[in-house]
Amino acid sequence: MEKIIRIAVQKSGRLSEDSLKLIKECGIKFYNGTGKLKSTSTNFPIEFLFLRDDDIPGYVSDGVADLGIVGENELVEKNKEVETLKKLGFSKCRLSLAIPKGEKYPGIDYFEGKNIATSYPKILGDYLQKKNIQAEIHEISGSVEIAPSIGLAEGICDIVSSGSTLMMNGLKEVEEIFNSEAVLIANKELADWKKEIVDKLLFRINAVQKGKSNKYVLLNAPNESLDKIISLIPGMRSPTILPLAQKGWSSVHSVISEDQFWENIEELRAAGAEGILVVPIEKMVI
Ligand SMILES: Nc1ncnc2c1ncn2[C@@H]1O[C@H](COP(=O)(O)OP(=O)(O)OP(=O)(O)O)[C@@H](O)[C@H]1O
Ligand SMILES: O=P(O)(O)OC[C@H]1O[C@H](OP(=O)(O)OP(=O)(O)O)[C@H](O)[C@@H]1O
Ligand SMILES: [Mg+2]
Repeated sequence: MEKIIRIAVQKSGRLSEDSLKLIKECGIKFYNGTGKLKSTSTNFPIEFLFLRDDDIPGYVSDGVADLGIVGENELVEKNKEVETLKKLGFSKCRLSLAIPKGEKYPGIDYFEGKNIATSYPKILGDYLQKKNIQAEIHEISGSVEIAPSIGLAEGICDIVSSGSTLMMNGLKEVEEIFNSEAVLIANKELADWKKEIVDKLLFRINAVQKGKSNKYVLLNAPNESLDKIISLIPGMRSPTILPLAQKGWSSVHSVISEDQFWENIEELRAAGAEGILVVPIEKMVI
């Protein structure tokens, strides 16, 4: 039998595009035609299962899939035994309590004895218990924001990102109860040969993520400023220094995290750096 691992990804929705993009950035090729729910990579030992996100934690904990990409909100809600290998940095959102925007909100006690509609009864139930609030949780599977306007509930607990769905439905966010992003999860009892393949995949994901958070910087500087500039952009081991055709000047090449670049830009300019170019990095292996 050919040795391949299986990864469950969302078929279509808020996770699917970025999940597939990450896999492609890892150099893994596969066919992803509409309607095909299973696909094997042509250049990496992995098979894809395209599923509803609700089912991904269960498939991974049962071992039907070895890996999965899912939102932390869905993972915690489903409460399945899996290992979280990596936060992936996309599909960032929060779970919040919201009420009609005309209502006064004195604090969490507002919800005492109230009806709250949600697709996340476990996360909400745990939160209310922690806050000592007795409320009725009304579970619905979607379009949660409609609940107050049709008299189904007095408040809701649902996913918020930009807040525009709440606004368009006459609601206001009053409590943030959970922060979420996409995570890579794994079955807890993977065979050693599967772990080896997973490690190869993780190596590639790390290289892609590191590349994204760093930039390649090129600049020109007078030679007398080189010590100062090197201390500001020290790079991976040390920057590359190349002489310019103009005497007394050098070109400095280095790698720096994007955040640090913006923090150091004024000091770089003050030290005499000019002609600064910042170039994206596709992959980075340290
Ligand atoms: N507006 C948003 N912005 C960012 N991330 C989001 C947003 N909405 C949802 N997410 C994240 O993406 C996940 C999938 O959201 P989506 O709306 O596609 O789920 P779904 O409708 O339940 O999909 P499925 O049909 O697979 O069950 C959510 O569980 C959450 O982690
Ligand atoms: O704060 P916002 O940026 O408006 O995002 C929040 C909305 O996004 C998600 O729904 P989605 O649009 O994915 O549709 P769905 O309910 O069909 O999953 C979520 O269920 C919220 O309704
Ligand atoms: Mg779902």
